[in-house]
Amino acid sequence: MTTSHDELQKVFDEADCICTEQEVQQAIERMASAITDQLKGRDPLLFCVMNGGLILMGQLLPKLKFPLQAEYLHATRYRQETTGGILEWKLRPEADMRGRTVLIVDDILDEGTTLNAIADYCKAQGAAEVQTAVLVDKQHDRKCRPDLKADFTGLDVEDRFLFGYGMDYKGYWRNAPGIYAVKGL
Ligand SMILES: O=P(O)(O)OC[C@H]1O[C@H](OP(=O)(O)OP(=O)(O)O)[C@H](O)[C@@H]1O
Ligand code: HPA
Repeated sequence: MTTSHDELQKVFDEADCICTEQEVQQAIERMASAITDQLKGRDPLLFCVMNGGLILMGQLLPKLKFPLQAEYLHATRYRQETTGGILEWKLRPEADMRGRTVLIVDDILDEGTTLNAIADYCKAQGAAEVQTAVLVDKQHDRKCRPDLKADFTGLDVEDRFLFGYGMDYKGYWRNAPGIYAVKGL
């Protein structure tokens, strides 16, 4: 079912702003600095997880002032829904990752199924080391592994359905300039 323009505008107008644009920008600066400290000199191969990772990746890259390679992959399990299903690979990475330090970049660590599966895939492809970077880590006890954390996290966020900075609500509002929680979700 499609959602009308007016309904989508209402979703934005009624949403709660969880993190302002300024807070997100500061978080991305901190992430860039931590990633630089850890990965500078290690010739890393970065993978943007499409679609959600697009904005974080785009904003991080110019702040990482050392040699690296950037590619993308596409895996999805929420589609237009607010609960996750089976992970579907839409595009597996083609780059040769044997012996490389790989950094997976995504918008959100929610239950962690997506990042876990991508990290396992990269290890199976021969990556020497796989690290992960997410803009937000949703705080709840439903992680697919109880201790699951990204190596680089921008912000811890509450357990609500979020949109903005790459995260979508029914395919919309990835462009929202901050992190927002849908009213009632
Ligand atoms: O930790 P998890 O519970 O696995 O959820 C996180 C994943 O869900 C979202 O992707 P989605 O499947 O919505 O695809 P999209 O990036 O195209 O929106 C998000 O971008 C992460 O990749
Ligand atoms: O809260 C969320 N919002 C958008 N996409 C998501 N994918 C997992 N969790 C979320």
